[in-house]
Amino acid sequence: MAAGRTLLLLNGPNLNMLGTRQPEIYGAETLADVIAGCTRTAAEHGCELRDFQSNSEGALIDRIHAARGAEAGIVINPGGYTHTSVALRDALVIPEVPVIEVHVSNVYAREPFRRHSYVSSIADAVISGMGVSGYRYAVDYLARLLAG
Ligand SMILES: O=C1C[C@@](O)(C(=O)O)C[C@@H](O)[C@@H]1O
Repeated sequence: MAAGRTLLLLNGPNLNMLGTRQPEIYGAETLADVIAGCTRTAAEHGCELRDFQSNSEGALIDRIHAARGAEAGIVINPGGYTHTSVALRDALVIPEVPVIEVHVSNVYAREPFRRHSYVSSIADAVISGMGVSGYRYAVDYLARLLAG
């Protein structure tokens, strides 16, 4: 599929533990469930979804670099790196594609350190607190944005 219809779903540290990790905050769906749902949403728009998860900052940055010219937009849940990583933020502007930031929980209703995001100021949109449904809303929004 052409790069213009290919979307990248990125997940940062600890999101491989969705479904197991603090289900009272993050719910019962696994990352595999999330990827399957997002793949279906992308396909409804005639888009292909690629996905990547890593617990390592460098691996995420390398994958973001590889998105340049290869994928048309990025949905990212940066996990804890949201609140710490200037390097991840710097990487996200390199592909020059729309970026949608997703958080499963409402980060504004939790500990104060979660209220600051290094990513939000370069993101086209931010979804926080809609549970794992937020990923599918983000893919839907991104696909519509790219369709113009
Ligand atoms: O790992 C995560 C998950 C999170 O990004 C979310 O999806 O709600 C919120 C972050 O503060 C946290 O470090």
